[in-house]
Amino acid sequence: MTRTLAVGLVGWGAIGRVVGTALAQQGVRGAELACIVDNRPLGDAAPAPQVSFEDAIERSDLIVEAAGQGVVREWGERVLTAGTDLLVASTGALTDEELAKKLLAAGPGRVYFTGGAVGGLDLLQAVRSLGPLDEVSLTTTKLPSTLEQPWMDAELLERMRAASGPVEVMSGTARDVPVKFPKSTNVAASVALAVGDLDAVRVRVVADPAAERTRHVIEASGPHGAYRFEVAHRPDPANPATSQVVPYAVLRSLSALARRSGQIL
Ligand SMILES: NC(=O)C1=CN([C@@H]2O[C@H](COP(=O)(O)OP(=O)(O)OC[C@H]3O[C@@H](n4cnc5c(N)ncnc54)[C@H](O)[C@@H]3O)[C@@H](O)[C@H]2O)C=CC1
Ligand SMILES: O=C([O-])CC(=O)C(=O)O
Repeated sequence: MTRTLAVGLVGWGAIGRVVGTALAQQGVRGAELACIVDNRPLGDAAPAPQVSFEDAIERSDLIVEAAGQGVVREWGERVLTAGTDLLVASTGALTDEELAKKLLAAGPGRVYFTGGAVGGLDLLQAVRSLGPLDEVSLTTTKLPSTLEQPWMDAELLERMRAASGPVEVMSGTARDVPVKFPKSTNVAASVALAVGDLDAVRVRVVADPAAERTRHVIEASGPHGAYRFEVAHRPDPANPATSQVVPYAVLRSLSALARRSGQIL
C-alpha cells in the first residue's frame, strides 16, 4: 500500500484556499493537508496548522507552491535539498535560467510543475521529442485591471483604463513576459517549459474590457504537425488575475503525485 502523501501548502489565496480545503476534506485520496505557510496570519479558519517554511519542509513529503515567483526563487532549492518534493504553480520563476537549472539538478526532492490555466502542454512536450517546432506563440487576453503593473507609464495605464476594445500591452518572448506580469502570465513560462526554449515562444498580452473570460491561445507548428489549444476561463471571483480552474489543475497534479489510478499523464 502507498503511504499517504503529507502536503505542505504555501499560499492561502485564490489557489491555496481551494486546494487546502479540498485536501482537508479528503478530496484527494492518498494525500492529506499537513500544514500551511502564508506571510499573513490566517487565524482559526485555516484547516491545518500555519507554520514557518522551515517547519513545513520538515512536516511534508511535498510542498505545493501557490504564493508567487519569489517563493520559488527563495525556497525552491532548499525544499529539494531537504528531500521534499515541490509542485510549482508560479512557473514564471523559470525565466531565471540559473534557477531553473538549479531546481532541475537539485535533489533528493523532485520538482514538478502544474499545467495551471493552460492545456496541451503534455502533447507539446511529446512533439518536442520529434524535433524543434518552427513557431510557438501564446496570446493571453485578460481584463485590463488584472494586467496593470507598477512599471507601466501613465500613457499605457490610461490607454488600458479607457479602452473600449482589445489593447496589446506587451509582446515579447516567454523569457521577458512572465517577469513583467508575475501574477498573470506564468502560463508563458509553462509553454516554454513544454517546448524547452524560453526564446522560441512569442507571447502577446492583451487587455480587453470585454474579456469576461480569460483567454489563452497556444499555437505551434513544425515539420510534424500543427497544434492549437484555446481556453476561455471564468476568472476567480476573489482574484480575477487567476482563472478559477487553476486550483483544480493543482489538485489533478496532486492526484497523479499521490499515485491515484486512472490519471491522464
Ligand atoms: N501556472 C498558472 O497557470 C498560474 C500560476 N499562478 C501563480 O500562482 C500564484 C498564486 O496565485 P493566487 O492564489 O491567485 O494568488 P493570491 O494573491 O490570491 O494568493 C497568494 C497567497 O500567497 C501568500 N504569499 C505571497 N507571498 C508569500 C511568501 N513570500 N510567503 C508566504 N506566503 C506568501 C499571500 O499572502 C496570499 O495569501 C500567483 O502569484 C502566480 O504566480 C496563478 C495563476 C495561474
Ligand atoms: O490564471 C490564469 O489564467 C493565468 C495566470 O494568471 C498566470 O499564468 O499567471
